[in-house]
Amino acid sequence: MVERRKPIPVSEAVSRVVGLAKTGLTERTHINEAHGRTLGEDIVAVHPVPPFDRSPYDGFAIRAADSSEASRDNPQTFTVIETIGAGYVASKEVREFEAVRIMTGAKIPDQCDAVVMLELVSETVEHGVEQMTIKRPFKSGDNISFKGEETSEGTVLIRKGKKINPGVIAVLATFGYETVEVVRQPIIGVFATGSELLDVSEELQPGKIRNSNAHMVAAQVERAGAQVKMFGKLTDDLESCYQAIKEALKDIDMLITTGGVSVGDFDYLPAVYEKLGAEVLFNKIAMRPGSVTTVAHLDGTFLFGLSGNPSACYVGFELFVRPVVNIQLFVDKPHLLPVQARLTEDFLKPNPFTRFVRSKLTFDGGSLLVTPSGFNKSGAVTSLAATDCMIVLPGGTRGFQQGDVVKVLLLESTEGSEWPWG
Ligand SMILES: Nc1nc2c(c(=O)[nH]1)N[C@H]1C(S)=C(S)[C@@H](COP(=O)(O)OP(=O)(O)OC[C@H]3O[C@@H](n4cnc5c(N)ncnc54)[C@H](O)[C@@H]3O)O[C@H]1N2
Ligand code: MOO
Ligand SMILES: [Mg+2]
Repeated sequence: MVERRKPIPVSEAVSRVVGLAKTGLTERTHINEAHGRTLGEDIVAVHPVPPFDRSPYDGFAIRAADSSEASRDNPQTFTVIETIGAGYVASKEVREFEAVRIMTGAKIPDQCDAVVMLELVSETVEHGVEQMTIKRPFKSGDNISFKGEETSEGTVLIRKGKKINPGVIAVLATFGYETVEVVRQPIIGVFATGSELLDVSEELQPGKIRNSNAHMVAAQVERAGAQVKMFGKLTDDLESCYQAIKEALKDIDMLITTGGVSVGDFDYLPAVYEKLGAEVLFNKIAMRPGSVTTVAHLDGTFLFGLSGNPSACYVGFELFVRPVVNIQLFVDKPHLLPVQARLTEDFLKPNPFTRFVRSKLTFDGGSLLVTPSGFNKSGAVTSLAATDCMIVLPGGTRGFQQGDVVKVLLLESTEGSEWPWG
């Protein structure tokens, strides 16, 4: 008699998993290796930005008070005493009606408090002395980028758990972080199970298919910010699956298998979990695809038993593995971000369980549109290529029509959510 499994709601399954998830350790990495990693420390401004008053223009630094009488009818002439480019500082004291020719980024001489753009002056040379003349007054502070105007010392700029993007790299460089604390990436082992599986390089043979899941999951692992350890494929044989998985658990932080979790004669993952003594958190979820997705836990290590069907495998990863990786990486919103979007076509299938429709998001002015990616069975693989989101259709609904507003979970957003399950 086949085992009868009792399906649990998606929200219950996700909460069982994230309830056991733990934050990770940190390590130092070079700034040039840090892009895409997750910050393992808060970044505090250790000095003001800019660090000194500087010129935002190529021009002349003056004492504003000296320009107070300047006008069209009463041009004011200044003696130019030196020129400084960015990276250099004035060497002379600037006295009444003197100016320093100054370039963008150079430090404002101590006695000066305004900058006149090159375009606003006329320049002359009198008896070998450089001069410049202006025809309007300048106020103290005109055209000066002030020390600390962007950020003052001590400001917490970026929090631990933030994914390091190019802008974060710029901040790190600004404050002298040649190395930075990042969260250690979990190492996720990946096995594909199935006697029908061929390597990508192999020719098709009767009854066989190429192993797409392992490569797809490896890419999902990378998209989630973790590291992959590929263990290859296993044939449907209990003893060899058990030995390989037991051995693999020594070298990894989490394990993903695909296939072999349902109730078939050659679905050996349930037996492997039993033999390992792992605690099975659930083995049936009220969702499509991926209803047989199984998650087990052994000595602090997750064993994600994703379905063999490619679309089910894909969905299982995004719902269960991704938040665990995010929690390990200190991401404060570890789940997928839900948004509302308008369906561009009918989706008439009834939904006995919560259904995740692999889909593509587009934009129409300010509104979001969503289109199912194509062939939508659990075994579908080709429609995954267009997928960047999943429509969530609640269980017990009959079908949806073009124009209906539906809930969509984003797969490629840098913003997540605290809990999208209502
Ligand atoms: N009597 C029942 N049969 C099935 C049930 C059920 O409840 N009762 N559930 C069905 C559902 S739903 C799914 S989903 C599948 C899940 O099966 P498994 O997770 O055990 O996966 P397999 O049986 O090993 O394979 C399913 C399918 O996927 C293909 N596959 C497997 N691995 C790969 C891979 N690495 N790359 C590409 N494709 C792969 C495999 O060839 C099968 O076609 O069970 C249903 N059956
Ligand atoms: O788990 Mo299956 O993918 O529900 O179709
Ligand atoms: Mg099976």
